Order: sequence, then C-alpha cells, then structure tokens
Amino acid sequence: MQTTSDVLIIGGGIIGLAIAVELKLKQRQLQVTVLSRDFAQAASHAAAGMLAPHAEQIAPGPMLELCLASRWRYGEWVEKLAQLTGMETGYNPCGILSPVFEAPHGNAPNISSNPWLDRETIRHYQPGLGEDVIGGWWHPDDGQVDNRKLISALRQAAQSLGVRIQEGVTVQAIAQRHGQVTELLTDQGSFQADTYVLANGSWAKELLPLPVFPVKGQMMALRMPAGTHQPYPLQRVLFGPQTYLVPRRDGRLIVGATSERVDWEPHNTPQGIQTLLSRAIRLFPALADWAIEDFWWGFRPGTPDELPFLGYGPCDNLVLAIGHYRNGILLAPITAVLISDLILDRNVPPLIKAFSPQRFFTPNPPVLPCRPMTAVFPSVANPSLPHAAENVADSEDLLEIAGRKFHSRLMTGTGKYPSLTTMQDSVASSGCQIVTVAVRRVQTNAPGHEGLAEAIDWSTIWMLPNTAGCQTAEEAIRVARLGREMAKLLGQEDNNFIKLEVIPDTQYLLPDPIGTLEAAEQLVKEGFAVLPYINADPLLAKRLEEVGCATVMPLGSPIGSGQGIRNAANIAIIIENAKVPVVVDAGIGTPSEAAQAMEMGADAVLINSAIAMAANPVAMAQAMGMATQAGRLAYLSGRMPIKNQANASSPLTGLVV
Ligand SMILES: Cc1cc2nc3c(=O)[nH]c(=O)nc-3n(C[C@H](O)[C@H](O)[C@H](O)COP(=O)(O)OP(=O)(O)OC[C@H]3O[C@@H](n4cnc5c(N)ncnc54)[C@H](O)[C@@H]3O)c2cc1C
Ligand SMILES: CC(=O)[C@@H](O)[C@H](O)COP(=O)(O)O
Repeated sequence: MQTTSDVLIIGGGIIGLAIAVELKLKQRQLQVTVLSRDFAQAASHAAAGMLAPHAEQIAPGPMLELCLASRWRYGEWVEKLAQLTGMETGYNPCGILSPVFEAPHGNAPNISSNPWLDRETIRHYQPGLGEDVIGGWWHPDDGQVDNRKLISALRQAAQSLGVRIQEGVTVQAIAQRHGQVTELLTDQGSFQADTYVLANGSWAKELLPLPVFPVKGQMMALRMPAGTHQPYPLQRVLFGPQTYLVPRRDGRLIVGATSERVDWEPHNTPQGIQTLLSRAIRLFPALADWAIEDFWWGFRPGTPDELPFLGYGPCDNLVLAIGHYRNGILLAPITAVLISDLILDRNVPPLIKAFSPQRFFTPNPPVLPCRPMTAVFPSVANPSLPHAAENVADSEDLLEIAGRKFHSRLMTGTGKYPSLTTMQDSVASSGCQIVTVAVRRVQTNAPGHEGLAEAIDWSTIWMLPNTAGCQTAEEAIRVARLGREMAKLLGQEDNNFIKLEVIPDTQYLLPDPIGTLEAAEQLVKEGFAVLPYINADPLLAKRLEEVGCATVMPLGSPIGSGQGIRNAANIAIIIENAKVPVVVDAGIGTPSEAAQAMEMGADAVLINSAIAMAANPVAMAQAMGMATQAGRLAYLSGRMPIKNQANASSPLTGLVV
C-alpha cells in the first residue's frame, strides 16, 4: 500500500498533533497525515502539564524567550481548541509557588523579577507546607493544563479539521535519495508526502542518528480530600525541591517526578515511588494520608544541551520538531506556529534560530589531522609495484563492490585501538580505502568509540557501517538504516553500504545464517549494498548472492581470535562459485594469513584485531597492507604447480662432466 499526503507527521504526541492542527488552521486544503505508533507510550500522556518557565528556572536566553512566547499563547490556543471541539482542557493559569528548604545562593538563577515570599508569607499563600520550608518564590504567570484532556481535545480538533490520524502505525525507516526524503517505510506499507515532520519524541534516534535520549520520569496521582471552605486543600501548583504537586480541578493531585537516565527501562519501581513520596510528604505532610489512585512513568525526550531541535533536518523536505525534554507541553503552541510557518512559508522565524538542528548536523565534520608516518615504514598508501608485476596488478586490477571501485583490497576496522591517533595512523599506513564502523557503538559513544566517527577523513575513506551488536534480523535492519543516515551525516550522501552482522552467539560471535539471510533480503529490497558476514558456508553464500548481496564475507575464524584461516576448504568453494566479491573477514592474525586468503583468490580481506592489538599497530597495519597486495599479486601471477618430488632448479642438460 502506498499513501500520499502533503505533509506526513511521524508521532502523534502533543507536538505532532499541535503541528497538524496548526497546519490545517492555516491551510484547510492541505492533506495532513499523522502516523502514531502508540499514544499510551507518549510523554505527552505521562506529563504533569505544568506551564512553568519560571518555576523550571530556565535561564534568560532563547529558550526562556521561546517558553514565555508559548505560555503567552496558551489561553488563546486552548480557547481555539475548545471552540473547535467543545472539549475542555483543564487549562488553569493558577500560578506556581516554589517553596524551598534552603535560602537561595547569590548565584541562583535570575527569577527575582517574581516575588520572594518569606517563611510566614508563603504559608498565607499555601497553608500546610512542611516545617522545612523556609520561604519561596511566587510565579503568578506560570500555570498548568490537564495534558490528557488537552491531547484528547487536540486529536478531536485534528480530526474535525480533516487530519488523517493513523494510530498503531510504526514508521520503520525514512527512505532518502539525493538529500530528499522519498518515502516512509512503515509496518503498514509506505507513505509519501511533499514534506515530512519528525515529531516522535524520545524515539527519534530509531529513525535518525540524533542525540535524543529518553529521560525516565515516574509519576503518581493521589486523591485530595474535599475541604469545607474551599473545594481542595491545594489550589495552585507547588514546585518544590526535586518534586512538584499539581492539583487538578477534579481533585486529583499529580505528584512528580523522578528524573532517571536508565535508557528504556520500563515500570514504576519501589525506589522511584519511595523517592516521590518522601519528597512530597516533606513538602506537604498532610498528603501522607491521602488515597493513592495511580502510578505511571514516561520518557522525556532529552538532548545534550536540553534544547529542542526545531527546523529542517538532514534532508530538504524533512522538518524536525523533537527534543522538548521537560517542557513539551508548555512548548506545544509555539512549536506548532513556528513549524507550520516554516513549512508553509519556508521562512525561518527568528525565534526558531537558536534551535536549528544544524547545530548538530555539521556538514564538514572536523577531521583530526593524521600524524605523519614514521620514516621506518615506507608508505604503501600508493605503493609502487615491481616493474615485472605492473602488467598483472596495474591500476585496472580494482576491487569493485556494488559499482564502486577501490584500489586497495584491505578493509580495516576502528575498534580495540589504544588511542584515536593510533587508529588514524594505522588506517593511513595500511593504505586501506574502506573502514568499517560499528553503528551502535558510535551512536552510543561506547567506551573507545567517542569521537571516532569524526576522527576519520571520510572524504578519502569509504565508510562501511556495520551492524555489530545486533542479535536479530530486526535489530540489524534497524541499525543498518541508522548506519545509512550516519554515513550521510558524515558527508557520504550516496553511501548505501552495510556490513551485515547478525550475531546471537556471544561466546564465539558466530553469525546466525537464517537471521542474516532474512535481514539481507529486506535490506537489498530497501536499496542497500549488503556485505553479509557469514560462516564459511558455500550454500548460504550462494543464497545470499541470489537475493542480491553485493559481496559475501566468510569468516576465517572467530572475530578477534587471531586463529587465521581455519576453514580454507570451504572458503575455496565459496570463491570458486561466487559471482560477487568474496571478502575474508575475521580471525586473520598475521600478514601471512592475509596473503594466504588473497592467494586463494579472495577479492579482499577485512582485518581489525590483528592490527589494533599488535604491539605496534601502525607498523602491523602497513604489513597487512603489503601482505594483501602481495597475496593478490601472487594470485594473479599464478602459482607454480605442486609436485611430489624434487625438481632441480638449474638445467640438467649441458652439465660439465
Ligand atoms: C514524567 C514527565 C513529566 C513531564 N512534565 C511536563 C510538564 O509538567 N510540563 C511540560 O511542559 N512538559 C512536561 N514533560 C515533557 C513533555 O511531556 C514532553 O516534552 C512532550 O510530551 C514531548 O512531546 P512529543 O510529542 O515530542 O513526544 P511524545 O509525547 O513522546 O510523543 C511521541 C509519539 O511518537 C510515537 N512514535 C515514536 N516512534 C514512532 C515511530 N517510529 N512511528 C510512529 N510513531 C512513533 C510514540 O508512540 C508517541 O506516541 C514531562 C514528561 C514526562 C515524561
Ligand atoms: C571490525 C569488524 O567488522 C570485525 O568484526 C571483523 O569481523 C574483523 O574481525 P577481526 O577483528 O578478527 O579482524
């Protein structure tokens, strides 16, 4: 199935829905579709709904301006939604009180334009505060909205305006060509549009290599007892130290929230709930006796600088509206206005500039200078071959993979090096032109992989992203897609190569043949040049070739074992039958083993550990480069036949007697 729209929005949380509604309000005839995996998992559902730029102590600057602009619009915005739907949103500009347990320091954030209340005065504003509260700030313009009611109203408004909301659809990949998104691949067919908006909150990184990460927040709700003089004991939000209490008009008290970097670890935990309760009771002791109604958790979309990404992303027709972290409910109206202006007018509103995704997408990534090679090791980067060999190993003897040609037949990796500079120097001294990079490790900045992607000059080295760390076909497919984006971001627009590794076995790192075949079939369909890492199984190699893989990469022996070529007979059969290049990958421990693979007729070798773990990696890299060339030259030269008996080297005729 293929479905087309003018604008396709990925994510049906508050940001996606608010943008959809705003687009329709500005241009009724626009066809807008929202693809939403699961509304219940959205942070928008989990949030407390505070509209709290001041209570959150956002420092003066573009972020505070953005937040204030959004808070300023809130009343009008929810009124518009109410008119469209007849639904109420629980918007309540009730002000926020920020009690503190310690006197603020001189360098506390500048929120002093709002009044400071001393110990006694703050208790006039809110009776029943805990003994430890020594005073606090009053933020009269902050407020709250019932985010769950708001979302229902937004959905209703969107539908009444003709937005197509497709719930239960997961976008699996953003297909791109020449800097344009061409379609979205989903679990329910493909979708096309003129403009695409990424608004899928914490999950952005599943589709693009963006620095967006989940920050878990655990929450709970209590039931406030109705009082005699006023309906409930709390009328306005209390934003205390590391905790907040948000009283809803219907008598629920929202208590939040933990802030945890635990990846996607789900559930409420005893520790989390205990933390919430003890902080809340310290702030407002009476709630210790109130009924508990509910617990839940959600994931805030965090970014390294705690600012959202608003604006055009890595493609001309892809807009990002993600990373709203702790303030997405507050920022929804202004995000909707700015993003819809951007899409419809192509003007970059001034307010949005500080949030440009370009602060992350550096078109020319910094390249660390490679240190010059030491004089001891003559360069093999542009090797000069002996004259006699030039006929057989001249510039025509190129390695060709998926239509791309390479002089070098050695591929190297980036892991296990003692330092980045050693890795850079080794890559240079090996003379290789293809370097494989573990997408997952680079993305997560795993130890030893920090800054790695930027450390290589990708204008001279072809990137071979690999799916190391993937145990299933599904994982590998997802990581492959990220790999393609990573290569693009690093300047290789047309790089569709992927070294496919599906490795469930953690002891020997042996690949899963069935998972590899499944993933390869799918990735080939998606336009990847697939280089699958496999056991040396000739039948599997043939099947992979038949489904359209660009090479096959049989292992010599387990990855990182340095055992050399333990399955030469099977590799020989693969080489004999293959119509695609055969790359012997993994286990090569010495230059002689690299040469052996090449002499057997392999088209290339991939070597990582033996170089990175050598006492002198730079020298070993050079040796491996030379051995690969020597092996290739030997293969092309044709070895002498093996005989059972000696055969004297000098002529037997004309002997002096
Ligand atoms: C505990 C907690 C308390 C908070 N309190 C406040 C607060 O008081 N005030 C405030 O302003 N902000 C608050 N926030 C932050 C706010 O909730 C978020 O910033 C905001 O909800 C982000 O909205 P979003 O639409 O970008 O993402 P989300 O609301 O997370 O929505 C993203 C949607 O995208 C969908 N999706 C993901 N991947 C895909 C895919 N591949 N295909 C299709 N759909 C996909 C998801 O299923 C989800 O429905 C809080 C957040 C949490 C977790
Ligand atoms: C980096 C990489 O792709 C390795 O997984 C590859 O298989 C090389 O293996 P060695 O480290 O044994 O050379």
